[in-house]
Amino acid sequence: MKIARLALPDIVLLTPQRFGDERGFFSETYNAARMAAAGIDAVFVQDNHSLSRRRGVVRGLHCQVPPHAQGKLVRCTRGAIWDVAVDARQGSPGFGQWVAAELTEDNGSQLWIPPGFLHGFCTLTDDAEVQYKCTDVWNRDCERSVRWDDPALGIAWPVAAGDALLSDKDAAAAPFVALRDGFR
Ligand SMILES: Cc1cn([C@H]2C[C@H](O)[C@@H](COP(=O)(O)OP(=O)(O)O[C@H]3O[C@@H](C)C(=O)[C@@H](O)[C@H]3O)O2)c(=O)[nH]c1=O
Repeated sequence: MKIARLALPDIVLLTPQRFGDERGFFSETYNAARMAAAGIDAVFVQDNHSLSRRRGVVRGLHCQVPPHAQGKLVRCTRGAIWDVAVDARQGSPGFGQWVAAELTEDNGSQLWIPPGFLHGFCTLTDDAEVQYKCTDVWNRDCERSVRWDDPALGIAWPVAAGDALLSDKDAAAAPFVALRDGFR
């Protein structure tokens, strides 16, 4: 498994090995011991799967605040996405900074996003499927949405505002500053 720490070093890009043959490939997509060896000590309790019908769908930016903050291990199993994480931890040297990675069905890469970060993605292809493991269960009261295109964050999304397809919730999301007391 290849392990790369991104510009925000708590965000880790994991690329499990694929064993190819004439049938296709085999890959261990999750291995607790290898994750622990990479310094990721996470216990996952929920798996999610979403389908986005067209290129330019934006989901996010989302997080859950304590007591149900979630770490997420995200991968794209069909098509391609541009996956982004924003450090929302008060007092962190990276507070307000973002990093992104392309996750595709071909590269099999996974992004580890610890609790305390916002997460979102933009689909780069039609019919993009995303699957991710979470370290806590969904809790509506702890859910927060932050405006994907908040100028205070300056995220370089690979889609123009006019072409992005968002949920009603995400279109009405609060600016990043409203999350100020989310993670202390
Ligand atoms: C997140 C979630 C949603 N739901 C329900 C609520 C709602 O009726 C429906 C769709 O929810 P949403 O519109 O919030 O789905 P979506 O916009 O895909 O939300 C997801 O976005 C990405 C970026 C994340 O990081 C995830 O944690 C999650 O917030 O699914 C669950 O039952 N369990 C869950 O864990």
